Amino acid sequence: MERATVIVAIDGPSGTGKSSTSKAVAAQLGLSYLDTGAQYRAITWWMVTNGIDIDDPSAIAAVAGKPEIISGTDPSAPTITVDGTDVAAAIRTQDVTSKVSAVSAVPEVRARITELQRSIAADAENGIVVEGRDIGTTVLPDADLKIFLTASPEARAARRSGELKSTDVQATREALLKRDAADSSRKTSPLAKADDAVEVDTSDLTLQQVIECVVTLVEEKRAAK
Ligand SMILES: Nc1ncnc2c1ncn2[C@@H]1O[C@H](COP(=O)(O)OP(=O)(O)OP(=O)(O)O)[C@@H](O)[C@H]1O
Ligand SMILES: Nc1ccn([C@H]2C[C@H](O)[C@@H](COP(=O)(O)O)O2)c(=O)n1
Repeated sequence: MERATVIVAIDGPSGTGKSSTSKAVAAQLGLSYLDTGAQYRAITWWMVTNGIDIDDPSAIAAVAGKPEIISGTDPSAPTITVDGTDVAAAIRTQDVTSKVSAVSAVPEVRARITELQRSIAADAENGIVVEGRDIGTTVLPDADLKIFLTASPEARAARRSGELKSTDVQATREALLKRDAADSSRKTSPLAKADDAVEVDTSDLTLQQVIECVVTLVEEKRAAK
């Protein structure tokens, strides 16, 4: 029997497990995978590399259409290039992380990246898991399933510190909360839970438990289509 195409939106604050969960769910169910944070990081990297003043939204807006960002959507090997350069490692630096909220708040940047995201989702033959901050509310409001992942700041800081091999969990916690506050308070499509999203608190769940929970929700939606 043909499986129904399914579009899944996974949103939530930093460190709640969006990327790890989305990749695993997509791989398990044979779906494409799109990391929209990587796209905002990529455009931020381009602005920094080209000497654009990050504190000047009009300077960012004027060049928002210039970089060509290409996302590979295989969940077992996602890729991201800017003007043909592989930036997968470069977009994860502390410098980019500290500037991405300012760049992604510029409406012209969001319009450009949102259009790209919609076109990638429309081209995904078997369906796609798209993760970010505004996927359920703005990018794909008609998604078949919307998930909003949460976790306590303590759990998120502990996870992120483990990943970065940092012992300063308090500093990591403050940096996470600062980025969440900026992403939640911007005017254009802020980080928010869609009214029809299923909220999953991952604080006391293992990654495997979160993956199983989301796979079950997707399977239920597919069966009902
Ligand atoms: N339920 C969980 N239990 C323990 N560790 C987890 C869990 N979910 C994710 N992690 C770990 O937490 C870290 C952050 O996860 P991940 O990158 O998936 O979060 P994220 O929400 O995509 O973050 P960001 O928005 O900042 O990119 C990773 O090291 C991941 O392995
Ligand atoms: N849909 C999205 C996805 C991401 N962003 C911005 C805000 C985040 O702080 C930043 C990096 O995302 P991450 O790699 O940590 O998931 O990108 C957004 O505004 N909208």
